[in-house]
Order: sequence, then structure tokens, then C-alpha cells
Amino acid sequence: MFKVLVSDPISDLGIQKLVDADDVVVEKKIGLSEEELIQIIPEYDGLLVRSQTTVTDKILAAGERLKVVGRAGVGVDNINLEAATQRGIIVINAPDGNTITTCEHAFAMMMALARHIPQAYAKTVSGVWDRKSFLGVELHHKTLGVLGMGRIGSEVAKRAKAFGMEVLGFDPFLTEERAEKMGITLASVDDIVRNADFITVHTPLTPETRGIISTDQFAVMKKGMRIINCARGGVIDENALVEAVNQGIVAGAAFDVFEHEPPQPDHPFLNNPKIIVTPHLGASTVEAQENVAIDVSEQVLHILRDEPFKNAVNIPPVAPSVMSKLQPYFVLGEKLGTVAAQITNAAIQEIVVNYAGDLSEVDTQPLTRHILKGVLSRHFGSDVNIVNSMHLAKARQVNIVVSKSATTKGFTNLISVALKLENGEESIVGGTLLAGYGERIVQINKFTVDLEPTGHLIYISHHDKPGIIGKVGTLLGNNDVNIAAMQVGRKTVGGEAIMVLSVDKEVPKKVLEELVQLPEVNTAQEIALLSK
Ligand SMILES: NC(=O)C1=CN([C@@H]2O[C@H](COP(=O)(O)OP(=O)(O)OC[C@H]3O[C@@H](n4cnc5c(N)ncnc54)[C@H](O)[C@@H]3O)[C@@H](O)[C@H]2O)C=CC1
Ligand SMILES: O=C(O)CCC(=O)C(=O)O
Repeated sequence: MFKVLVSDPISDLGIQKLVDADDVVVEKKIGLSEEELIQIIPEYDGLLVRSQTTVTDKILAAGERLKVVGRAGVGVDNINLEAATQRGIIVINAPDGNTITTCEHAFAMMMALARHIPQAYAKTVSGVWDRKSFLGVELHHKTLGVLGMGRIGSEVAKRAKAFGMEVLGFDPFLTEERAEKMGITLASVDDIVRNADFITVHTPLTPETRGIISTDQFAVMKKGMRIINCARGGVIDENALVEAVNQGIVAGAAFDVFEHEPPQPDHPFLNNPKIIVTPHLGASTVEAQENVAIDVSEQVLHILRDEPFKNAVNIPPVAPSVMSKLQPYFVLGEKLGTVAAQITNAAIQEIVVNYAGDLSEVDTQPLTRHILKGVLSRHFGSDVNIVNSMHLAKARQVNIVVSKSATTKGFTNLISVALKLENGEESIVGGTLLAGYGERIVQINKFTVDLEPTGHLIYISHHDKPGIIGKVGTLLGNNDVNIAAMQVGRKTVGGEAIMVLSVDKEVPKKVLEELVQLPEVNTAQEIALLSK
């Protein structure tokens, strides 16, 4: 049974699927401190948050069973991603569910700014009928600059067009062609700050976007412009904005987000009549909260059940078409990695993976993560997974080289995993998926084999001498170990050789020790394959 903790207010309707699942227990505990979370997190397999819970390294470290942190929303800046990746915890978000809602909030803020709605409301309900102080401006024929033309920025631009605005857009991924299709103008940040009557920002907060609008930008803006931030506090520098408002450069600003949330009561935005604010309400609609909770719950369920999932923010995304091609190789890849790691005891310096045939044409990164997981599982056990396998390898200065080639030695697909070892040797395992027959290991070091990687394997290196196969068989038989299949590989008659035996049960250590006592045998070891 999996246990999932919901630590922020998340739509009940949205998490219903998780609540209804027979194999999941969902517990809601809202408003816990970091200390309290550290105390209880060891019981849980999944954690669902919105933006109130700060998921720190200490919480993640205490989460011994934690497989996934789900963010019901877009921004994951309240989650320590680096720590989650190191610990192999998948972080997912719900990127699409609140796009329209947040766009509508930004638009509402822009209209409220243009017509002084919050200020006029406050005065009217206080009993003052003041029609002179609130002369507004139209949006029609004004220029809107949009910084960040992703999901939300693009929706804002679309609505602005419908209001008769001219839209200038900037985003590192916005092409001339896409801008043209949307009926907007691709512009630079400088074009936007110099020419816009309204500016709205829709980027994440990154080192690059922090303060993207600051003193220098305000200095060249049109006098009387208006500015909106419904993205993240810090994208527009707060102090520079207050200064620009006081200098009359900015006629009005609307902020849904703050550098520190909630802001202190003496925050300069809170007593400035030209700055209107909301308490991070961008995503707060019934629809958005339901959407994001549904999305994130579904993915958490997939992750807990070891099923394919999407929207992971600490694993690179893969197109579904690529994923469906790679999926059948995941288990084989892990097995090749684990076998390669177990047939040597020397330290690994480099992992070289070669994909040939069908696999040479696709982005194989997800498969490489599985192979690395297999290699590292010998030493990291269940602490390694596809989220942290690459990170763990690199952190230990293990070089990872991936190559692709057309030559397949007659197979339609071939994966070769070569571990370059500290002692100058290599540990190589090659495998393929045979249509209709399944997984096969076809190479171990310099030997060609044909081995189905299932059950328990014994790997023996020996000298090719008449009678050795019989001796090994007899020894195993005497110890009640039944041989299901056997493969022998040698390069020259009477030279170095290997034997790989598939046996029906785990081999006692003492039997392996007896095998090594045979004069022809150099090494004998059991190879643990994966359970699936
Ligand atoms: N106020 C609220 O409640 C909400 C706030 N947000 C915030 O809105 C932001 C945008 O959300 P989405 O549109 O869904 O994300 P998105 O990922 O679809 O779009 C973000 C865009 O910003 C662009 N970008 C990155 N660096 C940039 C730079 N230096 N200059 C210009 N553009 C840059 C990216 O290329 C991307 O296209 C999120 O990062 C989140 O922080 C999102 C939802 C609700
Ligand atoms: O209301 C929330 O959960 C915050 C939404 C948000 O900022 C986001 O999704 O990035």
C-alpha cells in the first residue's frame, strides 16, 4: 500500500482518483512546519504540494520511501530540485492546468490598472463618490509587451489582440514565423521596454530573468506606462519599480507575486496607491485547481505503480513516439548494465554505451539512464533510479560516452555496454531484443553468446579443457543446483573461455567457492538480474 501526503490545500475533487485507488492511502495534513514534515515524511511514498510547502533538502533526506513530489501547478521553485534529483526523487508538475486561469488573472490586472478599479472600489465603499480621480486609459490601440511567450504569455497575447492592442513579444524560443502566425511582432527586451504602454512578464524566475526589468529598463520606458507581474516575484525588481512609480515613469503596476511571500506589512507596494496587488491568486480558480490536481494525481499514481509517466521536471521530457520505441528496451538495458558491472571487481572509470540498428535513429537518453541504473545498482542498490543514475555516475567522475552506429552484427538492434576499468581492462556486455523471442545477451567481453537473461546466472571464467563442463555440472548437481541452460564461449581451442549457466535457484556462496577450487576455473560468480 502506498501512502501519499497532501501538505497544501489542493482540490478534493482533483485528487479523487488518488483517493479512490485501492493501493493508495491519501492523508491531508495542511500547514505543517519543516520540522513537523521531517518527523512524518518517512512514512510516505508521495508528497503533493501547491506553493505553500517549501520542500527542502532536509525533508527530502528524511523521506526514506519518497518516490515522487507532485506540484499542483507550474512553478517548482518551492522544491529543492537538485536535492530531489540527487536522492532519486521524481518531481512532477502540472504545467497546463492553470494556463488560462493565470492568463485571465494577468488580463484582469491589466484592465484593473487601466481603469483604477481597485482604488475606485475602495473609495466608493468608503462612502466617497469620486468621479474625477479615476480617469483611465483604453487598451485599444495601445502597445503591449509580453516577456515570456510560453503557455501563459501566448494566451495573454491572443486576448490582447482581440482587444485591438499591438503586441510585442520576446522569448528565447519565439521565432519570427510563430510570431507572424500569432499576429504579433517579435521584439527584443530593449524594443519592448522602450515602446510598450503596458508590459506583462510571464517567465519563470531564473538567474537570467531575475531583475530583467530593473532601473536601467525603467529609465528608458515611455512615461506613464503600466506594468504587470503575475509570474514570479523578482522578475521585475521591486525597489526599482517603486522608484519608477515615484518618478512618474510608471503610472501603475499590478503584482500578484512578491520576492518574499507573504510580503511584510511595511512592504513598499502595500501603501502605494499606484500599485495594486493580489496574494498570488493567478492560479486560483475552481477550474484550474481541479485541473492541476487531476493532472498531478494521475502522474503520481503512475509513478507509484511504476508505469510510464509525464511532466517530470527533473528528467528531460521525451516525445511519446520516442518513448514507445524505447520502452521495450528498458529492462534489457538495465540487465546489460548490471551484468557488465558484476563480471568485474575493478573500479569503473568510463561507461561507453553503443546503440546500433533501429536504436541509432532515436533519442536514447532515457534508455541510457536505465543502463546506468543497472550498472550502478551493484553498488547503490535501490538508492539508484532513472532520475539520479546519470547524476550519481557523474558525481563519481565516471565519464559517460554514448555512441551510435549502423553496424549491428546481423541484429536489427544491438546495445553494447562497455565499462572501462581502472586496471585498463574492459567489461563488455551486448544484448538485443529478438522479435518474438525477447531479450538476449549476445556478447560477454570478447565472447559471443546466446543467453536469455532470466532467473539466476552463474558466470565462470576458465581454461578450455576437455571435461570441464562435466566437472561443473557434477559439482552443481551434487549441491542440488539444477541447470536450466548453459552457454560456453571461447576464442581459441584450449584458451581462455567463459561459461554462463542459467540455474533454477540462488547458488549458495559455498558452491561458488567450490567451483573456484576446480583447477581449470579462474572465477565463478553469481549474477543477480533484475526482478522484472
Ligand atoms: N501567479 C500565479 O499563480 C502563477 C504563476 N505562474 C508563473 O508563470 C510562469 C510562466 O508560466 P507558463 O507560461 O506556464 O510557463 P512556460 O514554461 O510555458 O513559459 C515560460 C516562458 O518563459 C520563457 N523564458 C525563459 N527565460 C526567458 C527570458 N530570459 N526572457 C524571456 N522569456 C524567457 C521560456 O522560454 C518560456 O517560453 C511560470 O514560470 C510560473 O512561475 C504560473 C502559473 C500561476
Ligand atoms: O496557486 C498556486 O498553487 C500557485 C500557482 C503558481 O504560481 C504556479 O503554478 O506556478
